[in-house]
Amino acid sequence: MPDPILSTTNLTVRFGGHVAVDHVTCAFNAGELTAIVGPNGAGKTTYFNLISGQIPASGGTVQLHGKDISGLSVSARTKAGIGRAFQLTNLFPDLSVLENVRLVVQAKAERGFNLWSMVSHHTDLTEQAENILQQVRLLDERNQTVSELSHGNQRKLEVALLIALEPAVYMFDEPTAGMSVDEAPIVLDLIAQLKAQGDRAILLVEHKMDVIRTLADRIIVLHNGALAADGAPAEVMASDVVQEAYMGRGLEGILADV
Ligand SMILES: Nc1ncnc2c1ncn2[C@@H]1O[C@H](COP(=O)(O)OP(=O)(O)OP(=O)(O)O)[C@@H](O)[C@H]1O
Repeated sequence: MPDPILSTTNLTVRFGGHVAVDHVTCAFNAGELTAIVGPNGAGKTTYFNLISGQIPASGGTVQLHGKDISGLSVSARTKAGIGRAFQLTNLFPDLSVLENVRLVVQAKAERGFNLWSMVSHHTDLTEQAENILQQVRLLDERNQTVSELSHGNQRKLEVALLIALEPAVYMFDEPTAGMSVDEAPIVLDLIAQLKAQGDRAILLVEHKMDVIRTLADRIIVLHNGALAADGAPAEVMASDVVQEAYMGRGLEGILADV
């Protein structure tokens, strides 16, 4: 087995007396999509927050390509290769869709990090940004401001920005939430394509069973913040741990509740 791209070792966070993520040790490999599931409050989002650096850990470490990144800020982790779907509050709501993507393409191309020096003359950057918008079917909306976009299109823009960043680790938190039945397949296809590239690790917090079935190579189950199961989807769904932990209802039962 090659070295994992991302791993966490005994990663833990306590909020007062409550252990929200409890000594989670797990490794994520290139070309593998891991679905992270568990009931409400199991610690899935908090685990993501610990990996991306939004909150500091109480204990344990996060390693990217074998290097401990636990001490890095969110932006330093992003530069190092942790790509979490952008929160819309991090975008520039008054800039156009194209400008938002182009800023990430520009930063990635390391042609300067001065976000305010608009780069309309850099046509190659514009073309790259337009190609990405084409992939997520947002080219027609390229001149709209972010604040004018529908909810579904804002989610697609989040994915576009993540693709522009070309991270080593893609982290998606319910990427199709709030999308129409027409929009969701576009995003799911894109995630499948990212997986097929084979050189990135993809983590997906997801409640929808059909999405998990379509995309996941592996499922990890968090229960009360701890890793309750980890394996191939069929194996995890059938596992005693999952069956017992959820009183015989199995994974389908957990997901039906959320
Ligand atoms: N900043 C915080 N301060 C205190 N408690 C928190 C904080 N963030 C999360 N928690 C608690 O940690 C636990 C895990 O929450 P988390 O949001 O990670 O669960 P989740 O599995 O993502 O749930 P859901 O499926 O509902 O999104 C919950 O009990 C939550 O109330």
